[in-house]
Amino acid sequence: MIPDLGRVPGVLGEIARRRLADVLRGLEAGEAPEPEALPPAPSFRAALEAPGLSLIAEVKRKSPSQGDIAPLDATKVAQAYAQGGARAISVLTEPHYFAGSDEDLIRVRRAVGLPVLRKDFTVHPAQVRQARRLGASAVLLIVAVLGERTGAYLELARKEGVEALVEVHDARELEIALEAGAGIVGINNRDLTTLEVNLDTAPRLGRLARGRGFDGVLVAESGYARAEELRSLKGLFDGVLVGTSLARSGRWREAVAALLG
Ligand SMILES: O=P(O)(O)OC[C@@H](O)[C@@H](O)c1c[nH]c2ccccc12
Repeated sequence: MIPDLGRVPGVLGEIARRRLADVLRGLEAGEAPEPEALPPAPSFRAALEAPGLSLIAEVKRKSPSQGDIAPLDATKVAQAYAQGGARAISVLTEPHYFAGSDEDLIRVRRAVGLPVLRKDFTVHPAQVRQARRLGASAVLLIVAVLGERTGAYLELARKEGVEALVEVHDARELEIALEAGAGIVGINNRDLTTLEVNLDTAPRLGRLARGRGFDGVLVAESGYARAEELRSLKGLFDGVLVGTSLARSGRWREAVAALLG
């Protein structure tokens, strides 16, 4: 079930291959994060289906495109995001390029009642099971990484009782996601192989998805900093995922409230 990562280009391929090496090393060492038992995770999908555009606010310290963003305390930031009106929290757990960790996810899960998305480069089935144990409501499945394995990972997530955000960046990837039966589709404005952002991508592919009869949940991702930029999403998208602009604001509650208008 491990995807062929040799064919994934650019920065994305580099990150995904390093992530696989991490996971394999962890499995060999028998590392299994076993946090105390948590109550069932709240539904990510339900949070997105609430009326209006739902904000997924991301805990993001660093990225390949921005370098250092902010040295965040995950607990404090997540609480502020929740107070500002975010309906879900995304926590990056990739350590090398994003300075995230599984501990961040555990802390956030304990600190807020909102559903938490484990934002990672899923390249091995073990990561889906880990996500559930860590208390995540949902995992990220990137079609540019998983290719035709996307359906198998969706199936695994379903079996494990974890929801999945299936991320696409072009029409071909969208086709794979729809074919695989994704119920929550994220359209990334950022090309993860070149890191270029184009805010026209989400509305364009969002319309294409609806035109194809997709009636699931649509999430627009990356590059948003101002309330006006969210206007073209209303009525078409259920949710928007925002990281950098919120993380770097330093006034997280106010930044979320301002973005939501
Ligand atoms: O920081 P931004 O531009 O607001 O973007 C957030 C989120 O969309 C971005 O972090 C992201 C989208 N897909 C990913 C896949 C892996 C890592 C990170 C991401």
